[in-house]
Amino acid sequence: MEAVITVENLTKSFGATQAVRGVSFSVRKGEIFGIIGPNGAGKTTTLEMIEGILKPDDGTIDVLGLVPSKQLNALNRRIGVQFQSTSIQKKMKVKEALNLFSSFYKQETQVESLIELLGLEEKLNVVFEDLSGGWKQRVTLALATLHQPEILFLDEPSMGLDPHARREMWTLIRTLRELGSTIVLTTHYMEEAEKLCDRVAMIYSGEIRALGTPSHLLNEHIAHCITFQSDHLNKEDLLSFPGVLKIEQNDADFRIFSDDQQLTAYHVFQYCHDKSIQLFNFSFERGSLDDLFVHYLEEEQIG
Ligand SMILES: Nc1ncnc2c1ncn2[C@@H]1O[C@H](COP(=O)(O)OP(=O)(O)OP(=O)(O)O)[C@@H](O)[C@H]1O
Repeated sequence: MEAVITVENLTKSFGATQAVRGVSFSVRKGEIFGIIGPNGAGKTTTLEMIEGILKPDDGTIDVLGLVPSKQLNALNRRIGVQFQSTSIQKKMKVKEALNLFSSFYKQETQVESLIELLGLEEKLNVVFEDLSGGWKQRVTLALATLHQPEILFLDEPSMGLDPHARREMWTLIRTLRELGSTIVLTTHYMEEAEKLCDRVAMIYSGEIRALGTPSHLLNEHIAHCITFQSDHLNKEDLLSFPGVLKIEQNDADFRIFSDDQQLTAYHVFQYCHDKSIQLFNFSFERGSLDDLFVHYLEEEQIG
């Protein structure tokens, strides 16, 4: 499928801090592409280089055939960037913000259809500071989308939203994709990455550690586990079993991460049978992106 963003060997330092170190990936037309990683991993810096806000130290970026740092005006006509809600004047009414941002474009904007799509009609006369977090996000989403951008960049689009508002935000993002935009977003919510994104890049310390569809990441990397309860087992005994990568124990509850669930389970059963140890609630579980996220973080901390 056609790539709308291609980033190769992107590098950026701030003084002694190497924020982004040799990042390469591409984003395909029409996909929802997520960039995830812990605080300070380099997500925003990567996004800002692609948006043309920051200039890379090294590497190349192609966005819709343009070089962001050199063709910013042309780029801004074709991409949309969601601002943080703090960048909107507090006392400005929603309709005033929509009108102001619409006036930045020479062509007619899709303001009316966005008001309908995002349900903003009832909030048009409300000043920005009186909106809840969910409504603020809707307004900033509308402001970024007025000119029907081909690519929409969202930095933490559901940050601070309650689970219901977050799901509504996902629905809106999916709708914007259906209407023709490619979406690139950063998120701290692994559930968001798993449920919303077609593909995900996991960034740690400025480097991509994993890239693919959420299910690919879960199948290819660790993250499958067996779980059970037992009062007579301890973590140390189990760590040496074949396939075991990591064990989480909380009193009698065990989660054993394994790169071969069947083999590890076989050894757990054999061991418990030999020692007459009872197991309860045994199950095979599919790991989550949360588990993978923590796994990389721990790997990094171990060094
Ligand atoms: N303008 C700047 N000046 C100095 N250091 C910076 C600047 N911007 C980012 N950094 C540093 O670069 C690293 C990457 O920061 P970045 O904001 O890209 O991470 P992030 O993954 O977006 O983090 P978060 O999830 O916390 O927003 C961090 O160590 C950060 O402190």
